Amino acid sequence: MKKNITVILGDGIGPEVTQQSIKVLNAIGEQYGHQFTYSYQLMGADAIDKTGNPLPDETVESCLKTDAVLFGAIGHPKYDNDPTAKVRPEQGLLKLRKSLQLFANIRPITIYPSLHHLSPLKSKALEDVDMVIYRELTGGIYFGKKTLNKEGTQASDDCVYTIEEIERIAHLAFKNAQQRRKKLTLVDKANVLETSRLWRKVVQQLASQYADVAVDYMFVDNASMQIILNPKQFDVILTENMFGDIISDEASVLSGSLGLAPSASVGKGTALFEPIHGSYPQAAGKDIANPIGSILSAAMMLDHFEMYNEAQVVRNAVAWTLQSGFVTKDIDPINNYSTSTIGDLIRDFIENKLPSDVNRQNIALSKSTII
Ligand SMILES: NC(=O)c1ccc[n+]([C@@H]2O[C@H](COP(=O)([O-])OP(=O)(O)OC[C@H]3O[C@@H](n4cnc5c(N)ncnc54)[C@H](O)[C@@H]3O)[C@@H](O)[C@H]2O)c1
Ligand SMILES: CC(C)[C@H](C(=O)O)[C@@H](O)C(=O)O
Ligand SMILES: [Mg+2]
Repeated sequence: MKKNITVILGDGIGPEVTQQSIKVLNAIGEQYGHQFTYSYQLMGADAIDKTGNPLPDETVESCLKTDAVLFGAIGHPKYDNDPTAKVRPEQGLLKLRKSLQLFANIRPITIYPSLHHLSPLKSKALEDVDMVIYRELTGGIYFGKKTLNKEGTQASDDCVYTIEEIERIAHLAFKNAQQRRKKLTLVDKANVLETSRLWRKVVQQLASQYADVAVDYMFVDNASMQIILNPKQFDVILTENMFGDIISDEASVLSGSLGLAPSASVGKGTALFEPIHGSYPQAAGKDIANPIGSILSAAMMLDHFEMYNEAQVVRNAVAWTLQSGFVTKDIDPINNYSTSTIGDLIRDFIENKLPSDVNRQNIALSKSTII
């Protein structure tokens, strides 16, 4: 199969983690006879520096005509620390999600037994944890009207949802629940917010079409606690944009690190695949960031191409590195390997180039300092 992929490296650690995914995709192409070609495009602070625009038109045009988008991360401290900046890297990502009508962001949380010790939870609480968060991505408070009065003393962000916006992601989440453990939890704040009451009403109405799925409803404050207290109760979590952003970073640490968590954004236009983490500027250019979130996002892209076996091979390769102790410093602060070494090992595993006796002594430890 031939696939053309728009690659947006972005800012901070975006380029270095995405380059590992490209190594992995090329290895898959080589082994399984696929041809992946890449169109590199700009977004974020990098795009502002080069063009003045966080999302140049060429980037959107490329995304619209390619088979998928692989994205690293955007964001830069010079904007994070300047609340008055009118042009910001994040505007590029939000506009791209809107332009591609990517209304559903799917964030699976996978637990690896070899990393139990890194989780803030006891090993027992992690057994059987396997959840996926369906985060609405093109509505809610992110996209409502924003105001700041002339004096700069009062600001507002409107949170707006329509029935149609809720229904279309809810259908995807229900369908996925049918393929999984048949449980869907709507996370909202229906005791306070009108938009959340609309979410509840719509989901209650849809539930009868999915009679085999058990539905429950949880307020977001309680859900934040339950994710830590008893995460195995969750199967599919459905939630609005901002709640999904927050609880998915929280849930990611159950697996051991935010750097492990992938995502797929799907909707009406070209699907986009990105790790859930940001540009982690403190690590930029140091070859220490965890590339697994990006590599597992590439595996989700392979699933999207219906290359299911190939996606599984990537997941097996990732699991092998984690079990073997080939991990970055977010996982092991003492004995750790560089971003690019992890990418090389996963590529070599896929290409069957690793000697069977490969062990930690054969591979150089990362020389970078702990930050
Ligand atoms: N999708 C995106 O592009 C995206 C997502 C979140 C944040 N951001 C942007 O990123 C910038 C930094 O934001 P932040 O510091 O709040 O979030 P962040 O996700 O970049 O980093 C938070 C912390 O998570 C850990 N971390 C993140 N990615 C990691 C990785 N691959 N390997 C190891 N550890 C990792 C680090 O400890 C880091 O300090 C901001 O400009 C923000 O707007 C972008
Ligand atoms: C950078 C920011 C706009 C983005 C979001 O809030 O959606 C990020 O946190 C994410 O999770 O992808
Ligand atoms: Mg986020």
